[in-house]
Amino acid sequence: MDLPPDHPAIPAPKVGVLLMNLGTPDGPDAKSVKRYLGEFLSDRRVVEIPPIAWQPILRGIILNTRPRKSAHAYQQVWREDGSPLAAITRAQAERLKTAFGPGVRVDWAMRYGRPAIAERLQAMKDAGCERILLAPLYPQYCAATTATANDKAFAHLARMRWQPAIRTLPPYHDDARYIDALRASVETGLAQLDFAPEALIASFHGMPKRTLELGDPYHCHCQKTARLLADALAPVLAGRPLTIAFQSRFGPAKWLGPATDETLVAEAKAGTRRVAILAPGFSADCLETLEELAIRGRESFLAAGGTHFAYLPCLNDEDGGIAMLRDILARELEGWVPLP
Ligand SMILES: C=CC1=C(C)c2cc3[nH]c(cc4nc(cc5[nH]c(cc1n2)c(C)c5CCC(=O)O)C(CCC(=O)O)=C4C)c(C)c3C=C
Ligand SMILES: [Fe+2]
Ligand SMILES: [Fe+2]
Repeated sequence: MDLPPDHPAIPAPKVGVLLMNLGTPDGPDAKSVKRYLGEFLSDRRVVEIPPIAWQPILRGIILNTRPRKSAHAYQQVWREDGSPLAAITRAQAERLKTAFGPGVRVDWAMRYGRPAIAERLQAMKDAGCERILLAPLYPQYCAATTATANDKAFAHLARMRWQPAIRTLPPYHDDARYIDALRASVETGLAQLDFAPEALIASFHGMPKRTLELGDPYHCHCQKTARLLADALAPVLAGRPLTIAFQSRFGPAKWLGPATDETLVAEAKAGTRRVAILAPGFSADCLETLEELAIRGRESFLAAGGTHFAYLPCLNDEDGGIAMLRDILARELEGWVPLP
């Protein structure tokens, strides 16, 4: 039966995959960083202090001091195509565009800043996606990352009369494909070094310790990733440990430990001269890896007596990382798209 002439056009039904990452400022300048930090640090999933106590500290102190310092850090890692986190996430979406067949649209969005989750989700719906897989690109579940990205998507869905069907990508911290992609990437990275590290450190983003006590599985997921990766790397480690550490401490509360910066200094002081460090929890290199680890981590280690330091990059948009993402996303799309 033909549609009446005044009926809106009906696009062919499609499936969408929305890659979501944390977000980043629009530029490496204090004004852009201030806008970004204002949104990020006002998220109650990130800072769980009641707003009546937190907002005056944030607006009165932090947003008047930190943006200039952070902008300086961003300037050291900014690329011609923008923020590393945004450029790499964009490249991941680009490389996955044709991975699931012609009926599947792949896009990317950021929890804070641009492109916004609401905007890209709406674009998917407008393009005819009736089923959407939300994919927060955090291997280890954390309420401050995974849950808030999904919350943001659901907040937009709450405004839709005709919602698409939704799935969310579960954490993949112990998925054999993720562990194997990390193993291969570490082996390649180590083979390219002109020195043999005596110690290998896996640095994860930190969280307030209280979140572990309140039941967030993040710490456990990090520990499991590190244990599985150490097992997979056993022939390379040859008896040396894979040391776990937590970086990027923020504020005066107690955070998960040991702290990465303190671990690097302690290693050097204990006589370790050659170290390699990786950041398995980040799906894309960003300020926290390129500036905090590869620049400041190196400085701390060498200043404390180390002689050789290597930062091993994230999986990013390299072949191994993309193949892993394609496989774990394809599994979540089962029943929605024909099997490859
Ligand atoms: C209370 C503060 C913070 C919590 C909790 C937190 C958790 C958390 N963050 C990531 C991943 C990233 N964080 C990044 C930057 C960043 N993180 C915080 C603070 C908290 N993070 C700040 C203030 C900043 C901004 C930069 C700075 O001023 O230091 C980034 C990089 C963004 C970029 O533009 O490159 C990522 C990625 C995880 C995974 C996590 C909890 C598990
Ligand atoms: Fe962070
Ligand atoms: Fe940091």
